[in-house]
Amino acid sequence: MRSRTRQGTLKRSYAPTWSKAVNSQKHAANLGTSFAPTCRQLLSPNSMRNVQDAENSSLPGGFMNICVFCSSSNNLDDIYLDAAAALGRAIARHGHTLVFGGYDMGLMGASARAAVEAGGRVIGITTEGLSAKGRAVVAGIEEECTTDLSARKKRMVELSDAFVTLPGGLGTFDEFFSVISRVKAGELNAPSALLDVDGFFKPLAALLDDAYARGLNSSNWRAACEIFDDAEALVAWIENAR
Ligand SMILES: C/C(=C\CNc1ncnc2c1ncn2[C@@H]1O[C@H](COP(=O)(O)O)[C@@H](O)[C@H]1O)CO
Repeated sequence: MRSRTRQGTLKRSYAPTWSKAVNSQKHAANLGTSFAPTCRQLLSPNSMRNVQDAENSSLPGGFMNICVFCSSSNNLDDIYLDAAAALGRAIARHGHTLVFGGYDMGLMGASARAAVEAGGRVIGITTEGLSAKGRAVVAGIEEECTTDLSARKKRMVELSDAFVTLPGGLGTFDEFFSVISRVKAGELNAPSALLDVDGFFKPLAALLDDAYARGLNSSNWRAACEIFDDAEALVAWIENAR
């Protein structure tokens, strides 16, 4: 389990976590070498305060890095934005760190801004390409920039103890399937959940159930993923799933 008292610099704060089935020594070695920020690392006054707090904190361990995958679209109904904000607030209120894709877009921005506003720690993993296109990063977060989407996804998974997927598009599905397929393969041992909004995930759940019923999926995907429609209940489940 990650402990806030063990956090030093931003890079050192990414200690191996309770949930990793991967070789933890290799993981730690990688953290010290291959994953340094590659373009820029923005530490806003707010994020520097958070790092300082983490260094000086006497809080007991038990806090997690919870990764949120969700839509980057800016053309969304409030029902999705409200659910994303509720998740960000719940993560922050429970004392956990929200890890996400960094940019102030769509549900990504809504969840991260809500977590920051609730006083939570937020780590955003951005990419050189998207930043070069002028995508705005959420204010008040700790940013780590990676080379591309693939490196970003890898880094988000390395940093995180648990995974939550909100409604989204191709990028979100890619991230969701990457995590649950690694859980299925035994490469990753981490709680993973869908936060359903307005029945968005029903067709996906039906498709995956059908794939299992037909024998196309060798194991039941539901063993690797829970579905919730309430952010508080979801965060409480993650805390009890460890
Ligand atoms: C052109 C647009 C966005 C550029 N692409 C992305 N921007 C931010 N985050 C992205 C992008 N592509 C993948 N991601 C990650 O996947 C999720 C969002 O993807 P989706 O396709 O919007 O579902 C998110 O979790 C990111 O980590 C303007 O739309």
